[in-house]
Amino acid sequence: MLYLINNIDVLTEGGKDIAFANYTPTWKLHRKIAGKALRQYLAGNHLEKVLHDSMNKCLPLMAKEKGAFNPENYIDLMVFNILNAVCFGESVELDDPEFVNFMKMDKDATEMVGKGFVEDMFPIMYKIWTTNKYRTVIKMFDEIISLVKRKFQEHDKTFNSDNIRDFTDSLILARKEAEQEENEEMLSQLSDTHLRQTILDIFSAGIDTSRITLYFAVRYMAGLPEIQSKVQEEIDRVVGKDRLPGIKDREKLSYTEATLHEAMRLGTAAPVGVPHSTLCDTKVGGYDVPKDTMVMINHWALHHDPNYWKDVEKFDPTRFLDENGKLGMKPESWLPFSAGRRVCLGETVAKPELHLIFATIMQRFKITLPEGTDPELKLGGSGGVTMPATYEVIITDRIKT
Ligand code: HEM
Repeated sequence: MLYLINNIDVLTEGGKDIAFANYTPTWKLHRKIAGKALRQYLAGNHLEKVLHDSMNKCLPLMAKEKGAFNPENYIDLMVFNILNAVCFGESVELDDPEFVNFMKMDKDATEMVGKGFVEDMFPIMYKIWTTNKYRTVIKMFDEIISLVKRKFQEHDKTFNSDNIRDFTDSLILARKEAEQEENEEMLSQLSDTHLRQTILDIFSAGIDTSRITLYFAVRYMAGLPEIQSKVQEEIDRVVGKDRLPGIKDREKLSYTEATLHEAMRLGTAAPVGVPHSTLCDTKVGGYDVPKDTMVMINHWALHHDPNYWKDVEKFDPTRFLDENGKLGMKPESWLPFSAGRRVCLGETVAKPELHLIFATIMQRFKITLPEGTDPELKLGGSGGVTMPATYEVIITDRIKT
């Protein structure tokens, strides 16, 4: 259904991705293969290595900032390099044109798509005249698809089953296995287009949500010095200052994790998730919803419902902790990754990734707001995403190198 919206149809090359695809046997196959490829790739300490490489590149650059600055670029680079390494085994510099260009297109497209197109309300326009805005987005989508296509082809040419370098190789391996089994039906659903769409899903879904979550977390910490100090006390006690936090530290960093959970609650990066469509006539909350209706989960409302959260607007990490200060049961109304069959496929990557990036930033820098800035976070963003309004911070290096 969704890929009938024209711009999504272009981005997904006719609904061949996972996130926007209909619930069909093909979607099930892609989700299964992508999940397996991610698990294969994450086995061992791959993710920690990729994270540490990215942070080691970015933190010294950030440490050079004197005075007030917008941390977006650095956060973008941290997240981009992690997903770039997971998907393509590559890492770039802050001024790399591929990084700069991708982030610009990604942000512009997210904003434009979020605000919607006149063409979607008057579909006849697609046939007779399209707006400049629509043509700009389509051009960006073409460029993003070409980038992934090029990387996929390079991987396919140099593939070696004894050396699986990244997620892209894992997907190519899945196709080779189907070839060996002579499973024609499966192979028809594993075309180059399908595989590059799966890669694009992981790459772009991972970058956008993670970067926005971190914009929120850093901004909240800058405005909440007491909570920031508690996070730093915990990190200093558990990890110290001589090494970067690792995956194994996570279970001992309960307050840090709870702080991130609270940032994800108040600053829900994907406020209405991904639109879906009902497969049959159904009833939700007493309302009749006919088959083929577009439905969305309002994650923002779940996270801001005063019936479920005490002092709903207060930033309070302790709501996620038990009486021993350990991470307690996940509250029912906390659903940033959604739930059910379409639950975020990247949750197992995102949780340790966000935790380690956040813990590493907190370990390294004391973050404050420039004098005169209102500590209260103001919202920005539009349409499909929420984010803090553009802000500046001042950092003090807690670890002199
Ligand atoms: C802060 C981090 C993240 C948040 C808050 C988040 C949230 C979400 C949400 C709300 C959905 C829609 C679920 C639904 O349709 O009901 C989703 C889907 C998805 N996410 Fe994430 N995500 C995050 C990170 C990631 C990462 C790092 C990856 C990739 C490694 C990823 C890959 C995907 C994919 C492929 C889907 C589509 C799943 C499907 O339709 O079957 N996400 N995510």
